[in-house]
Amino acid sequence: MGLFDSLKRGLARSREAINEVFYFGGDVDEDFWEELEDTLVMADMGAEISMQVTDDLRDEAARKNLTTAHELRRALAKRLEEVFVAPSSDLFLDTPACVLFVGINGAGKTTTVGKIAAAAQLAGKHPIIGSADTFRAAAIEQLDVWGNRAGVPVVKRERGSDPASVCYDVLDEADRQNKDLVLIDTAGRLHTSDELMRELAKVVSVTRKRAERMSTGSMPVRVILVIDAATGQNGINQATEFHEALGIDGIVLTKLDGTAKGGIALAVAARLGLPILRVGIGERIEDLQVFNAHDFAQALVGEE
Ligand SMILES: Nc1nc2c(ncn2[C@@H]2O[C@H](COP(=O)(O)OP(=O)(O)OP(=O)(O)O)[C@@H](O)[C@H]2O)c(=O)[nH]1
Repeated sequence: MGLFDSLKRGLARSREAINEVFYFGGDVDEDFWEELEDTLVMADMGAEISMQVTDDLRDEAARKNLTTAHELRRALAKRLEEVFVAPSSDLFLDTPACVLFVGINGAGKTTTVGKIAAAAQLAGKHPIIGSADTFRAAAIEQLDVWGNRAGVPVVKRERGSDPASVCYDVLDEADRQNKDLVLIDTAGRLHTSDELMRELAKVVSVTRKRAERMSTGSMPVRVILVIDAATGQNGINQATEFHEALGIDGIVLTKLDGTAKGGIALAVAARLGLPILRVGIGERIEDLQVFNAHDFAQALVGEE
């Protein structure tokens, strides 16, 4: 199944709700605009962006005399597409790079690291994985299995080790083995836990210091936030707190194949101006796709 079909399946619930708004008879009246705004809120876009998009569309409809469902639907898809920020480059292929994956428990970090390592290997990069989730033994095992399968080395320490030292070690190893893409899994933590967020800030800063002095020169470090699309509006709080504590470079949105309404992608992009780099559409190693704002907006708004 291609990305567009997967997205369409994942976003079916929100699309059906949006579709209903467009089955209006007669004129585009006040009820139509109210219903549209409510439906966008229900799709997890949040009040702010839902209101802004509805107002903009309303202005555009008046200006350009858009009256049919077809015209309005097209304008809505275009407006939603505009909410997304394009990344300056593909942060997982623009090497050399060291990428740290952060997020709350169970968001899909370990799975995403495995998927990205496999894809990078196939794309001719030279990835290496650092398992700095020293809290969860299953995460270390899972990365080992996926690393083995993809032929990507995994640097790990026993459960309970200092995560910052694993980051240091994986960069040493990357230096020795001439690896150009260092992918680091970190332990899940709640954005509301000050102590765990401080620990993560230390992990990031140790990584940055070591990455500055690779034998081939300085290696850029990027911090990627992994968000479960089903977290709904809480995803905005997560993204805001992680961004403030660490400075996030981009988002991976997982589990878009599940029961997610999808609007959280727009809400986070609009609030923080961060690019969405990949979407997770399943549990298998190949179930990760490059995010495409146009396809996403089309899949959300649907066809007639
Ligand atoms: N359906 C679906 N499941 C996913 C996706 N990504 C991850 N998962 C599943 O989500 C669960 C949690 O994923 P992990 O990768 O272990 O999450 P984590 O963020 O590393 O978890 P912690 O280390 O506890 O913080 C696993 O059962 C994954 O298979 C996705 O895109 N779609």
